[in-house]
Amino acid sequence: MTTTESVRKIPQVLTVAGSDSGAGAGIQADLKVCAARGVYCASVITAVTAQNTRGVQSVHLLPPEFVSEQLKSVLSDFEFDVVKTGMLPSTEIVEVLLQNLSDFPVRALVVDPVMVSTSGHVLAGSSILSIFRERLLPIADIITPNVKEASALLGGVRIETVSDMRSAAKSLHEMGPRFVLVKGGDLPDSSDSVDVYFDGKEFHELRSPRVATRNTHGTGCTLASCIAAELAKGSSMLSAVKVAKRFVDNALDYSKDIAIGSGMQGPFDHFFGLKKDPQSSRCSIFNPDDLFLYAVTDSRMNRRWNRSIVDAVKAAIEGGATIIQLREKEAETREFLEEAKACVDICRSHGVSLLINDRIDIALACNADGVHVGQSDMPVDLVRCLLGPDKIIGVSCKTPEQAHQAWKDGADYIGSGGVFPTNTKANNRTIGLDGLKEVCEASKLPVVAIGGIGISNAESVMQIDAPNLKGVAVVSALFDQDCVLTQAKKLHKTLKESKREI
Ligand SMILES: Cc1ncc(COP(=O)(O)OP(=O)(O)O)c(N)n1
Ligand SMILES: Cc1nc(C(=O)O)sc1CCOP(=O)(O)O
Ligand SMILES: [Mg+2]
Repeated sequence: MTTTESVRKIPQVLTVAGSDSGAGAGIQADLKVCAARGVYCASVITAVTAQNTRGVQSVHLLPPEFVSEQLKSVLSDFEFDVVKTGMLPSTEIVEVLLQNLSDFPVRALVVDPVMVSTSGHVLAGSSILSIFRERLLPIADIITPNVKEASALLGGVRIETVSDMRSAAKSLHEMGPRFVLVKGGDLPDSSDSVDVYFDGKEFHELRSPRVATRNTHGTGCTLASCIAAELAKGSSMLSAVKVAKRFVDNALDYSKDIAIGSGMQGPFDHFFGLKKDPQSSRCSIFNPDDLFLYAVTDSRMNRRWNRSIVDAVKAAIEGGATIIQLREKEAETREFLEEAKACVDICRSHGVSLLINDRIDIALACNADGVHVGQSDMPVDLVRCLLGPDKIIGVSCKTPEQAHQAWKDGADYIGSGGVFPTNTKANNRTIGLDGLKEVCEASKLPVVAIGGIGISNAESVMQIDAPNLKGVAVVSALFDQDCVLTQAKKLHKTLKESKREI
């Protein structure tokens, strides 16, 4: 390449794993996930398996010297942001991986300690446990065992409850990885799938409803590769894990009734986000439960209380806000952009999505997670074209007709209000709890209520009988207050209690 040529670097992942002839898991899944998430992925193959939707018929290990040749070839040429490991079937193969990683250091290492296939076939026996514990785990940035793998790594401890998963995550963390994600998909008797994330200090329980489907082959590889892809793009670990879990949930949901193969474990479609019909097949990375406590900023209020927008956002998140919208009606573009960039950093590090009110240009420029627009802002279908399928788009609706249109146009959620009178938005028509209910009933989309909501009336809002009402959006109840952190904590508690009563 000559020095005058312009270069565009794209995020790069290397997967070191086994080939799955059925292409639902292993190297094939890793390549598809990275492609779907906009990341280049190279592949070093450790073993070739003969497998299909019925199970694994045969496994052929590649000679360690040849695995090493492949590693040297790509590591000496590419600049990988992240290496992700899957099936590492022998101690010798782990040895050559460790040697190559020491010769060619990479920014991050994601270890999916694959041991047994979904169909029960042993892919890496107990002989690899000690090298995993002593040498691979200590250099991993994150490990993603399921409960069986976590148990094996911990010498056979019983893991039967979420509390056991927490203890396991803690013990695994003591072996050296920076972060641990114990996947609870195999736990019996739970309607939700719960994964436990531990960063050495705090635990996070990441929950999602189980999808009833036979097409679950490759979920572990997909999750770990998606984490690797998001890290390669610059996400914080928590944010990468949340996006990856959502990606798997959406792929399972989209593919729940596809028929590939005749066995019990079908693959799923990693490219659900690229399907042609935007209404029927768009599955964004958005989690509707994130609307639970929606904090909308206001710079006039922050000035009044003498705090920066960044400090206000941080306090709101620490108090329990589950999504943030920057609504800055007076800021100059340059100032707004700088603030937005700083808030994106804070939100990403906490795994919380950040949306921009009205300003599509600012959202694009700071790579926010999405936007919120109203009926007199840019139309949602056009916003979707500009932002693409992955970004979150919310739209304000006061009527059932507007709610119908929101879904047709490809919005992810509806903001509906003013539920009560408010001084924060001038000339805002109040629709009341009845108007809110009508909007909820008219739409398939999740709804967040807004307008005059605070600790004293949040319960009455959450108790309207509408399953798609996911939470409340507030401005003054958080930001026109002496202590944002305290108010956010109180409101979060009120919302949780009112949800329990429903
Ligand atoms: C969550 C949420 N819902 C509604 C609005 C109002 O948006 P809009 O009608 O465009 O009014 P402005 O906020 O732009 O004044 C919102 N911002 N957020
Ligand atoms: C920004 C906004 N949109 C509304 C709508 O009805 O669409 S009401 C509103 C202001 C909400 O502020 P507060 O929580 O301080 O009442
Ligand atoms: Mg607007």
